[in-house]
Amino acid sequence: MPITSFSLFRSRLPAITTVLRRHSPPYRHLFILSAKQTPSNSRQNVSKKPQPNKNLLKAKHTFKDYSSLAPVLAPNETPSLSDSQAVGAVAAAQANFMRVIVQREPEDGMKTGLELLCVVRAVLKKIKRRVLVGDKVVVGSIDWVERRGVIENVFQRSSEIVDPPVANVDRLLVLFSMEQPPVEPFMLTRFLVEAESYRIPLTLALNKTELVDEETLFAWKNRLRSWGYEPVFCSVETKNGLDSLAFYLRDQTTVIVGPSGVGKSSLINVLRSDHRTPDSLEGDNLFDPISGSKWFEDQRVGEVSTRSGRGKHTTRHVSLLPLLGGGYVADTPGFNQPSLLKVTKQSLAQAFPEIRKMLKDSEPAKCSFNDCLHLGEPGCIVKGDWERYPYYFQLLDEIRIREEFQLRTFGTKREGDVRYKVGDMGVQQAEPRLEPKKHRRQSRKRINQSLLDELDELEDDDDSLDLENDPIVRAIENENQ
Ligand SMILES: Nc1nc2c(ncn2[C@@H]2O[C@H](COP(=O)(O)OP(=O)(O)OP(=O)(O)O)[C@@H](O)[C@H]2O)c(=O)[nH]1
Ligand SMILES: [Zn+2]
Repeated sequence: MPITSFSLFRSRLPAITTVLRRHSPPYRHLFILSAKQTPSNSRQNVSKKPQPNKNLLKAKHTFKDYSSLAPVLAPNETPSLSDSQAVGAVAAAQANFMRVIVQREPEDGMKTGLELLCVVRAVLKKIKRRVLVGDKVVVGSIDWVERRGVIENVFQRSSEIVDPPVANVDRLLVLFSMEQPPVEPFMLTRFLVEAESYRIPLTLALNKTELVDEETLFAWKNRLRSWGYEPVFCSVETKNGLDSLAFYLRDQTTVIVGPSGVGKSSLINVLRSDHRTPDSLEGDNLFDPISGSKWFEDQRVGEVSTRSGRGKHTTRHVSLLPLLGGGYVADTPGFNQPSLLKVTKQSLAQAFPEIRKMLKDSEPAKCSFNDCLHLGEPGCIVKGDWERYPYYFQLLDEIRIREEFQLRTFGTKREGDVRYKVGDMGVQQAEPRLEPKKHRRQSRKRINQSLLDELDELEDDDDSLDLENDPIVRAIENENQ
């Protein structure tokens, strides 16, 4: 059996990964992706000019039409419900079960969020309508005693974030700490850019203020103002500033993002327990869990997250935790690298308030070029006298490289008439591509899964691989969920 260039490549993967990890952390897995996804033509493709992928676009289209077969409910629609039906919000997803909270208004007027353990109706799965945490759903066949039900339909989403996957998010709270760890301007910029890209209201908060002096706070306040943000300073330790945060979060679904160790879990715990202003006591929402449920309990604090289990990827569950004053808050594991996968070269500028302002204030109202990337060409109104301009450049470059990569691997990938399969004893075998078209649109998911499997194998070889924090791997996992 001749060794193909691909299997040769595969056999060198661990070494290549090590090299890549050393030299360019954010892109090392793109390389594996490339090896995995273009076994037959990776060599030829490299030199070809990128072309938009018609098949991929078509697949996307088919998928859309297909999913519209589902009876979609408008966000504020009030479907007529039977006694065994209710509208609720998906608060957590675990294996095949979803925990849905339905609001009941008993006689005394107090709202109670009742937890139901639900499965998703088969037809929704069949038509690939994904139910996400945060989705507003119709639950049917409810057994009010056993607290079971079936998710029968999903309402249209007002928003959807991908990392972590949550629907109907009203606000993103970007949390950093002043010290332990200190604010890193570029990392903060990445988080802000990712958050801005969803076009969801955004609050920036800085925790652990008691660890620094007034001057430092003042300096950061001015600095962040020049970036276009009005930060909330707070300390979970001293409870300073928690009132204003509680105010922002009330009656909304908020996702808290930020690097590891800044105090996201601590903040959530304190907001959900002993921090109650007289105001928020009044409209308390009661929560009536299924006995034995644990998912909504206090978040673990100060624990470094590790991937548990071998071979299988543990899903990082995201849960919407009910707040006393109404609303939900979601904790996210401390990812230090937002993936920025949904940010494009063209949309990046809009994620910088500084650029938005320059474009708004300018006469005429835009650059002399359409699609200007604001690289300081003559006629571009975005001038370089602002602090984060170098970050803009750096991120633009990163996104450009990623986009070019994506075009090469997905974009120019021609569907050959053979595919490669790793058979017995790891030997590659070619076989005719016989799949009917309608199944092919899932191929990316399958590829992603095999990528994940491969990463698992790799991880066995190389314990130091930090997959949990890898933005690309995470994004792929989210897409696969
Ligand atoms: N000094 C000080 N320490 C704090 C404050 N808030 C949280 N901490 C501590 O910071 C550490 C990390 O807190 P966590 O709440 O686990 O941080 P996290 O952001 O959830 O971290 P990950 O779960 O890794 O994403 C813990 O030891 C907390 O006790 C604060 O206001 N001041
Ligand atoms: Zn410009």
